[in-house]
Amino acid sequence: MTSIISISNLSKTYEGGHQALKRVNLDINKGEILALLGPNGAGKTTLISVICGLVSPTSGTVAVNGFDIIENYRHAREQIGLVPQELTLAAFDRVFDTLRFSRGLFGKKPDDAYLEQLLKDLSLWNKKDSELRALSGGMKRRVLIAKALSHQPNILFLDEPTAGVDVELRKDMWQIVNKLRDSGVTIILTTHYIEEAEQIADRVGVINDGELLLVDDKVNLMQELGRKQLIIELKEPINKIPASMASHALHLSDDGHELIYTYDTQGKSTGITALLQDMHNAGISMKDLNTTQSSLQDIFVNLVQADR
Ligand SMILES: Nc1ncnc2c1ncn2[C@@H]1O[C@H](COP(=O)(O)OP(=O)(O)OP(=O)(O)O)[C@@H](O)[C@H]1O
Repeated sequence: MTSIISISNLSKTYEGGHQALKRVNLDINKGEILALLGPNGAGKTTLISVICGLVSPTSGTVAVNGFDIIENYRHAREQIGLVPQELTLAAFDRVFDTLRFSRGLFGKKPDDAYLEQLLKDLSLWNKKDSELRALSGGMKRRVLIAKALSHQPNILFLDEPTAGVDVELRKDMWQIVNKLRDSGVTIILTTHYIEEAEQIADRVGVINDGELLLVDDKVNLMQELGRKQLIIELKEPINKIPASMASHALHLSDDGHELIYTYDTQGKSTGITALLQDMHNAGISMKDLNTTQSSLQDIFVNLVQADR
């Protein structure tokens, strides 16, 4: 894997003393979709802002495609497109002009054909002459994406792209992201919608209180940290788990109808055979069996809670 962004020992303490990033080390791979997950105030926007040169780091280094973000700011920055969290657009500007202007800011030659295709891909072509104030929130968000891509960057940051966006637009957004990835763009997004990280990301990084707790392949993460549950539906409800079954990691549902057994997917043996045998010996009969795999949501909550 070739890394396109290298972050080492990055720390940021804001004026006033709040430490928003604590020695973050991270290599972002070329062409991947990386989702950064973390609760409010975890430091996600700060991390993105430092990489994009909007916030200066207190210590540590970041290189973008080999260019140091401070010593080689201009080269580093031109690799990057940033879609900010807030809808920041000038009300009276028109869509196409906004893109031309943005492209020009990066010193790129005019290329109306590219911008036309971009607007078509984002279903905005019929709005090219509209004033930005006349667009819906969802359209404005698309314009922000178009603006971020106007100078043909290799890397796209999306800071909570789907916050407050309806289901349809969210689907479109992920389609756009996938298409961009297919064209070779590296994508880093922050999201509170864990199920989306689960669907779209190749790797997931978890940030909490300024620390990058882990970053891993989504599939690995779910396998290694994921737990499975076996839900045993009982023929007859029971009041409590018999003492002879106390050694199993069991939980009895409130209504006494279900025994829930949690086991590690990576363990040598699941312990299910022994459990079923002990159940049989205790005279408990089952009606049905179901398994559930923990979601990224459960993994995330466990990680963040363990860090507190
Ligand atoms: N300009 C600033 N001055 C002082 N403190 C700041 C500043 N910007 C952010 N912070 C603080 O740094 C911490 C991290 O904020 P940041 O915006 O990076 O979090 P986040 O993970 O993006 O959160 P959210 O999910 O709510 O957007 C927070 O405690 C925030 O209050």
